[in-house]
Amino acid sequence: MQFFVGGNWKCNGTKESISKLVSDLNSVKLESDVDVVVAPPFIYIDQVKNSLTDRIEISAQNSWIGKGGAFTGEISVEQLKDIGCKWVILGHSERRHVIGEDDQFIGKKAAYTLSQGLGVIACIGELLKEREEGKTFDVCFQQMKAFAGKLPWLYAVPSWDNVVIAYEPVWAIGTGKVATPQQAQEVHVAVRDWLKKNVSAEVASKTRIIYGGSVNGGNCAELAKEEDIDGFLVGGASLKGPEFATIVNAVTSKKVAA
Ligand SMILES: O=C[C@H](O)COP(=O)(O)O
Repeated sequence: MQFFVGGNWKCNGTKESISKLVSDLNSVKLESDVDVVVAPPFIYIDQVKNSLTDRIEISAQNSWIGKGGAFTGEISVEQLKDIGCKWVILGHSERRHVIGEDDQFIGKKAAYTLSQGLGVIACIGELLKEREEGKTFDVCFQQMKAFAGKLPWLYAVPSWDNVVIAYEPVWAIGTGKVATPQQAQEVHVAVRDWLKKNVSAEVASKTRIIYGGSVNGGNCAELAKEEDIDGFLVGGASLKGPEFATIVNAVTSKKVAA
């Protein structure tokens, strides 16, 4: 399956810094067999869409749960499509644990986004406390169920073609404390197995499961070698064009390991 790397710029940047980042991204060399996506803050999406190479697709960092209307401060999926977005990141730990979005709300957003033809980067991952209590798999499976379980129509294979699962252990996000390749691989295998048992063997074998949490230019190659790590969702290191390119190009380590 094709390697997938997303850069989540989170709530960072100014018109000027984003212009520099776009110019850097336009000049780096990216391996051809990788899907590359960046997620700027909403207000800069248009600027990025108009200046970034078409080689890189645009994602939003969030979307409203349904059709737009009287929802102050929200951005609808229809508006994201209108402005050229192809993806939406949903269920990110910062939205779960800082903003307070719950499984049900996130699951409904995913269903609506997919129904409108956009792809979903569906984030899951456990807190440090949950890992220490041995609940990592339970937490991830519960979050997977919310993305998939209540919505029988989502079991259709075409919908799953537009889903990338991002495993992001919360304790590794923005902390500099990356999961070991073995820790990440273990969870990716478990999530793939969950898909096999709860959706289908076909979906399990073709759905990208990417890792996020302190990925950088120095650790990406080792992580990429793991069989079930199909790419990355990158925060801090995606704000530096050349380092982000190194992470995208970690696909070459995967090819060597295969
Ligand atoms: O969406 C990206 C993740 O939250 C990872 O962020 P990070 O690479 O800064 O740890």
